[in-house]
Amino acid sequence: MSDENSNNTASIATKAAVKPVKVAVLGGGSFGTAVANISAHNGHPTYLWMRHKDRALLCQRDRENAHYVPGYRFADSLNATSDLAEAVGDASLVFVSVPSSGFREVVQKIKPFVRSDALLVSTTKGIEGKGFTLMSEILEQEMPGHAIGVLSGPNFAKEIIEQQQTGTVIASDSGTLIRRVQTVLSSDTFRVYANRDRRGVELAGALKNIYAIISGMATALGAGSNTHAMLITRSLAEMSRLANTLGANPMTFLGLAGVGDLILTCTSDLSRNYRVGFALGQGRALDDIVAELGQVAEGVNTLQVVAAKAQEMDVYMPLVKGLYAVIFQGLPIEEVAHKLMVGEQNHDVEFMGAGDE
Ligand SMILES: NC(=O)c1ccc[n+]([C@@H]2O[C@H](COP(=O)([O-])OP(=O)(O)OC[C@H]3O[C@@H](n4cnc5c(N)ncnc54)[C@H](O)[C@@H]3O)[C@@H](O)[C@H]2O)c1
Ligand SMILES: O=P(O)(O)OC[C@H](O)CO
Repeated sequence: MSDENSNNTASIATKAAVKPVKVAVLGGGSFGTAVANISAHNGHPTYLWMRHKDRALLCQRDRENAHYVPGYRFADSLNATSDLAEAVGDASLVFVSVPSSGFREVVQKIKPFVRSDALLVSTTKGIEGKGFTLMSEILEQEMPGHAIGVLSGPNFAKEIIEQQQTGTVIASDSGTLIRRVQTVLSSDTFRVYANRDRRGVELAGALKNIYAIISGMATALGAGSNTHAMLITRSLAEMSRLANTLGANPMTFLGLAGVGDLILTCTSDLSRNYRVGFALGQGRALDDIVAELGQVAEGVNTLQVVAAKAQEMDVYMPLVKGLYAVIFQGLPIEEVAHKLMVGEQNHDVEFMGAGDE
């Protein structure tokens, strides 16, 4: 629940018993600011790196990120900077929170400054098209030898900053990284659950954006509750089918990073991907919608990357195929929706087997 006075940051528990560690967060957008603010509230000296010097100076002076999350005061331990060396030098934990389009470029830039034992965490929910590369794989490729993790879950930046009670998932092979992230980020309004299936958690966060677009579109077209429930459930089936083919554990999709984030983004117009879908459903042009949004909606790029992968690997993804046909091949939404309804009737829960064969 939100604090009565959303500017009052005092209610987040300060972890007096925990030794402060230097934390860097790269990306001064909505989510980077939210993550950095939690860490700083918990008493960790936290450096929020943003690429534009003038904006970093303004944020540092005004103690808020007025462009992305106006009205919320920075915790005392939060420093905004455009100096990469200042941000990541000596940091023992580094979060990368830039959109997937700039992820590799930013990681390449920090290489000379990062401590050899720094723990690296991606919070980005996208996929690099070339080679179908996940953000954690970019970290592995560019910075071999570091422990790597993925933070993902039903987490609107705005609600985190408002101190709405929130749960997230940290996924990694490294128990040290998991414990460090739990220590640095957990508070009485932010719970951090552990998962060892990094690939599943990361794929869940990226894939759900596609289905949020579909859900927004369905809302604009007047879909009822039955339709929404079917869409969300079949989206879960489709995303876990692809992820399972790619080596993830389908059980991960029953957790916060899977069904949790899918429900969140498919049912709320706080989701930018949902809003893109809604506007498409109203008949507006994609370029205009994206330009007006002014923030990243990863689902549009992820749709193209996933549609190509599904075709290459022959994975049955009718919703992805249908949305791709609407957005990139100009097919009328009604025609695609009709085809989906009269198409092959698949198993309800396919990991159980059909049970009738
Ligand atoms: N906003 C949320 O609620 C939320 C929650 C969880 C995860 N995410 C994910 O976090 C990532 C970032 O999202 P956001 O909401 O913070 O985006 P945003 O649009 O609010 O901000 C993006 C920030 O990244 C910066 N940026 C973009 N390209 C860059 C580059 N090449 N180099 C350096 N900086 C660059 C922009 O200047 C901006 O400060 C996305 O993958 C998103 O899916 C967002
Ligand atoms: O606004 P969206 O659609 O990018 O969603 C933000 C987060 O991923 C929600 O968990």
